[in-house]
Amino acid sequence: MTDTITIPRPDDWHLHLRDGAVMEGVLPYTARQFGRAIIMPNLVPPVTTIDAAAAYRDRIVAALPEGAAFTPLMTAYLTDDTDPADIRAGFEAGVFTAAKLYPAGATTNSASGVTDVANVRKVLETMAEIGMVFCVHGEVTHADIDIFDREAVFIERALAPLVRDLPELKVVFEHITTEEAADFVAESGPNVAATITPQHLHINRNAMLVGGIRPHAYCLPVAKREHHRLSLRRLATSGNERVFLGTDSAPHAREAKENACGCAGIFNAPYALESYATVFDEEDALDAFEAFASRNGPAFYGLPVSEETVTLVREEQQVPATLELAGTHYVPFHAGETLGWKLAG
Ligand SMILES: NC(=O)N[C@@H](CC(=O)O)C(=O)O
Ligand SMILES: [Zn+2]
Ligand SMILES: [Zn+2]
Repeated sequence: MTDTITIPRPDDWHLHLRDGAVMEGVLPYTARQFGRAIIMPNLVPPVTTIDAAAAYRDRIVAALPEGAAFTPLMTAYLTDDTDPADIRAGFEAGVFTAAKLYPAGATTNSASGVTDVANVRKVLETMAEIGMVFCVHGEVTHADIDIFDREAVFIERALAPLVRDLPELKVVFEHITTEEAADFVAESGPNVAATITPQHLHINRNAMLVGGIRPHAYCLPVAKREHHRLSLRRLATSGNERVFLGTDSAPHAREAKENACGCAGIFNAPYALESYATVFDEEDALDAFEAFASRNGPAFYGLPVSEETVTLVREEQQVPATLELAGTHYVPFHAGETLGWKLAG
């Protein structure tokens, strides 16, 4: 039985750090495990310009714990008015690593998002031309579409046509949650990749709704039926080089989650690597973990694999019920549970 895993320092290809005191509170959890992270731009106001992204990056670097070797990879928040020239300039200046599409109204701080993918067609053509990665929250937002169907409908109505029209565009289908998305990615060409969160590998929708309503299991896209979860686990552990680690760690204060209208998001950064290692261990696929966590993401983004390493040991640890930060409490994923893996050092 494998009791230690030593891999190149992984990266988190989908991370919400927020800003100010919350960012200072959550950043150390990520910097302890990951060398780089794609920093999502859905702040208030959203990070839509080169200057805003550069300033945000500088705030993150300034907040890093002493001696932490962590590189934030910044993204542009696309809107209906995004100018292709700005995206090109930001990418060529090395400020934007990618651009993120939030369908307007789809999730946290997405009100300024894109109302129709057609509105950013010129931006996407520019991104395809310069080789800039397009990250997408893949859900439709029409009121008549059931929330459990929004990702599958997005593939049909928006993503599949886009990939057909712009096969040279490098697309990361973020936080996939369905068998349809897993199949779409598996059947797509070399320019379509996906991130998968730890929660969507661990829970199905029962975790949110059976025996009481559990707001800390609620995120978007919402957790689906069991067969979807199993298809994600199969894809994550399959060795497919276009699937990689993206936690979608999305911190919201306990009072914002335990609420009549609770925020969407699961704060999984504190125990992310241990959470993923548990899944690969359960699937008897620890040999596939290094590619998923440390190699596939850099390869897709055209970045080097880390020269540093991290080690996980098979050792139990208790996950606390809450973590105090920014003057209040945040509930981590796996709160109150015992995990069977521990990050050494
Ligand atoms: N995933 C979530 O449920 N929420 C994310 C936004 C997102 O990734 O959709 C957040 O920023 O809170
Ligand atoms: Zn999202
Ligand atoms: Zn996200």
